[in-house]
Order: sequence, then structure tokens, then C-alpha cells
Amino acid sequence: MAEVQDTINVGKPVPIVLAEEDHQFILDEEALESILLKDDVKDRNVVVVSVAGSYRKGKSFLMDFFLRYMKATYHLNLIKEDAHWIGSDDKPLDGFTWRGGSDRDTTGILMWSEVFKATLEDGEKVAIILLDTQGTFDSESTVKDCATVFALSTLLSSIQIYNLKFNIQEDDLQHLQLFTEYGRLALEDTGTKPFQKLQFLVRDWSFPYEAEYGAEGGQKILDKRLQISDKQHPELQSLRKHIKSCFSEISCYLMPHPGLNVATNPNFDGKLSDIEPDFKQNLLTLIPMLLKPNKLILKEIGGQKIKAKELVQYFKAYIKLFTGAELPEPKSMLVTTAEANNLSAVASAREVYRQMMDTICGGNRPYLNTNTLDEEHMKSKDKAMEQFVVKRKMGGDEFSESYKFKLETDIDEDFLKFKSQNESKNVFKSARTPAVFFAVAVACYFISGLFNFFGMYTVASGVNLIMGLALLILIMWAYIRYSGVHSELGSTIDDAANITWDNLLKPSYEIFLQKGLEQATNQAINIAVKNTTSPITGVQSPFGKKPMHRMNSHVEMNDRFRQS
Ligand SMILES: Nc1nc2c(ncn2[C@@H]2O[C@H](COP(=O)(O)OP(=O)(O)OP(=O)(O)O)[C@@H](O)[C@H]2O)c(=O)[nH]1
Ligand SMILES: [Mg+2]
Repeated sequence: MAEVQDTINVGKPVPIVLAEEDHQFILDEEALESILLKDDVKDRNVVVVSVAGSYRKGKSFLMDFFLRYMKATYHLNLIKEDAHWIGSDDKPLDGFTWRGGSDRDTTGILMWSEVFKATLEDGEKVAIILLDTQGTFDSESTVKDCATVFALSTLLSSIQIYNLKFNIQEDDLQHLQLFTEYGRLALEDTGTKPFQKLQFLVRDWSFPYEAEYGAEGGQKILDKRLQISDKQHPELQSLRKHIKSCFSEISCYLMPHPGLNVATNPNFDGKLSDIEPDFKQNLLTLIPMLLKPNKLILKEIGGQKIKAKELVQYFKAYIKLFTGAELPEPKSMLVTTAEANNLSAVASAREVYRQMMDTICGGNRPYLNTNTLDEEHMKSKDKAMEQFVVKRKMGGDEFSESYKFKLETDIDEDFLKFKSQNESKNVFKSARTPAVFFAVAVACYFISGLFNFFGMYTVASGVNLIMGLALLILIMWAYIRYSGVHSELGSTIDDAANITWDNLLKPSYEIFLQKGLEQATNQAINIAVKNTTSPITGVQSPFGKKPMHRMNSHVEMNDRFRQS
């Protein structure tokens, strides 16, 4: 017996995944490799046993009994059914650190430095690795921290012990769903169950008259909790389906209360003599049930057994994924609900804006001038913003602020669409392309005629060529618009028309207009001057007493005419 106790002091807990202050997790690769890449370990297939669940629920304490069993069975080769592995009554419990109190103890993920070597019945040599994990939902961890530790340990273990207190409650299942879903995101979807064995372990089970302590009672409770029936709300059904679809094996064990010494005595050091016999008895059943050589479950990923050296690579890959920005962030229930609330308020307010704008400038409405459209946009936007503000939302005003901003951006985006839709209804704008090419063709026709008249036949043919080209483009444009094909070529033609209009036709048109205006002005002035000086009519100049012929120039006259 003394031999059993002594060997327990060999090995130590090694932090493998470290929880940093900024809520990041880092992998201590050196420490991990020093354990898994030992010559006598690295090529063995692995069994990974992990314990996870809420903080302060006796996880590390339990793991230390696992260690006692491992030492006795795999180091000392005690007879398999021998109860001596549990140790003497007065020996304090050590191994993974555990303690009383209300504040969390374990952080990150710890691996026992000693890998236990076992030979299975079929002669296969395997390595057994024990992991202790940071408890979930302590006051210092975010939901993402909890999900990361839980998901990582579930991904990397072949037996995950889900440690619960008193009962299997609906919120325990919901958290399990959240964490396993987070873990599943890290994996490629292979259509197979992503995780292996899930062992529910209910501590301090208080209703043995309803379901007896142990595996059978546990199965009874588990069946009840995971039962799916048509009468259930679909949400409850999908939760259960999800959990069942994640693990290839699920079982449950009900543990009795270990006694008040264990639970409340600050000086309790783990001596068996201070633990209730019922609890001890159940340790003797539970632990061999999971760790006996013929009960071991080898770690498999994608149907392939994993060697210790490969496990190092998986640790590295998964930690990179969970600490990177690729995975979505798991959030608390309130934040998730508040987000959903705000998003739906954004959507319905946006709908108000769209409907109002649709009745004013929708697809079947005529073209609106830009000022009216701007006014209507402001009116509809105000209405939508008001609707968003008055709608009841979870999370408070500060939380809503970013969603209000999102609504504004969404509405402005919609406005741009309405605006361009409205522009496309302006027939004059859409007729610009054919008008430009037609004008070019007509102009070329006259110019070539002129060159022909003066005998400059080569230049005339060049101009004719441009005319033909303009007509060809015009026909092509009409075909594209009619058939809806080669729209890119269509837009290039539109662009070319715009450039021609802006740089050639518009300036020429403006020059002609100006010239025409000047001529008309001159004529008008001439008539007016004649009339003013006419001895018959005696009508005075509209520009005062100064006689018209004294005006300095035409320019001066034009200016005055424009001002008047
Ligand atoms: N009521 C009760 N207390 C237990 C049980 N097992 C251990 N404890 C006590 O629970 C306390 C916490 O034990 P730990 O093993 O440190 O708990 P833990 O879950 O590892 O806690 P964290 O590392 O903070 O997540 C100790 O005082 C143990 O004595 C149990 O089955 N029932
Ligand atoms: Mg602990």
C-alpha cells in the first residue's frame, strides 16, 4: 500500500494551455512536446481523459482519484478488481491542485506530466493522458473563454467528463450545446459524429429513491433528460438532437454527496477517512468503469486513431483556430438576444423607409426631380429612425447606438438605389446615347457633303467612315438594349457617348447657343435703337437717357441686356 502512495508523488500537473489576462489562450508548445514527444510515448495511440464543467464543483479533486487508479493499475499492475488503488485512509489527496473556497482555482488546461502506458487485450500499446480544465462561468471568464476551454478539451479528448452538481438541468444542456457547437465549427463537416464519449457525472445526487447512485441510475436520468417527444417545443427537441448528434457515446453516473467534511471543512485535505463511505464506494465503481484497460477509448479524429506526436499537431492547430479571428464569438444569452432584438428593429424600420420610398419613387412611379426626391428621402428616413427609437429593445440605449448607426447606413445605401432607379426613368438621359451617335452621323453626313462639294474626296470618305461607324454603334447599342446581352459593351458605349457629349457636342452646342443669343440680342438692340431715335414714335431708350450709339461695344450691350 505504501508503494501505491509513494508513486503518486511522481509527476505533476503541467499547464499546457495558459489563460492570459487579456482573455487569450496560449499553448505552451515546449511543455506539451516534453510530455508527448518522449521516445516511449510519441508513437503510441492515445487515450485522452478530460474533465470539464462549472467551476468549484470538485473536478480537480476527482481527477486526483483518477490518478491514484492510473498509478496503481498501469504502474504497479495491481490486480484489476483490487480496491487498494484508492489508497490508505489517512493519506491527503494530491496531484492536480484542488482546494475549498468559492473562488476559482484551475485556469487554462493542465496535463498530467506522466503519460500512463498500457497494453490493450489485443496487444496494442497505448498512452493514457489526463487533462484537468478551467471551470466554466467563474466571474473572471467571458463566454468565449469558457467555450474555448470546453471546446478544446472536448475536441482533444476521447472521454470528456461533464461534471455537474445536483442534477442535469436544461441550462446545463444549453451550455453543452453552445460549447460543442463552437467546437464543431473548428472541424470540417465530415458527416460523422465529431466527438467521442461524453460522460455526464452528477455530483451530490440527492434523490437515490428516484434513481439509484451509479451508472444505471444515471442512465435512467439521462434517458429522461435527453428524451425527444412530439409534444416538446421544437427548440427543446433540436437541443437534444444536437447533443446526440455530437457524441458517439453518451452515458451518465450519479455520485452521492461526499459528506460535510469534503464540502465545507476548510481544513479538509482529502483524507479518505473524512469522506463518506458511499462516495468512496462509488469512486471504486466509477473510475475502473472508465479507465480499466478494456474500457479505454482511443482518441480518433475523422475515424483515424491519433498518435501522441500527432496530438501535438492537433493541439497547435486547434489553439490557432480558437485564438484567431476566424470563428464567430460565442456570447452571453442577453447579448445574443439584445443583438437579435436590435437587428429585427433595424430590419423593420428599414422596411418602413423602403415602403414609403416605394410609394413615391418605386419602379412603377414616374421620374421625380432631385430636390423632391431628397426631401422625400429625409422625410422617410426620419420616420424610420423614429420607429427604431420607439421600438422596445433589450440591451439599453447605449447598446442600440451602433444599431442606429447601422440603420442610417442601410437607409443611405437604399437611397442610392432609389436615386439611380429614379435617374434611369429620366427619358432624356437614357436617350442621350442614341441622340449623340445620331447627331454625330448627321453631322458627318453634312460635313462629308461639304468636302465632296469642294472636291476633297479622301477627307470626305474619312468622314463618311466615321458616319458609318456611328450608325453601326447606334444599331449595336439598340440591339444590346433590346436583347439584354453584352451589357458591359452597352455601358462602354454609354460612356463613350457621355464623353463625346461632354467634350464635343455640349461645348459646340453652347458656342452655337451663345452666338445665336448674341445675334438675337444685336437684332433686338438694333430695332430698339431705331425705335428710340425715330422722330415719328418719340419712344425713349429702355437703357435711360444715354443714347444707344454711344455704347462702347457689343459686349457692354450684351452685359446690360443680361442684367436687365
Ligand atoms: N459538495 C461536494 N463538494 C466536493 C465534491 N468533490 C470535491 N468537493 C469539494 O469541492 C471543492 C472544490 O474542489 P476542486 O476540485 O478544486 O473544484 P474544481 O471544480 O476543480 O474547481 P475549479 O478549479 O475552480 O474549477 C473542494 O472543497 C472539494 O473538497 C463533491 O462531490 N461534492
Ligand atoms: Mg480545478
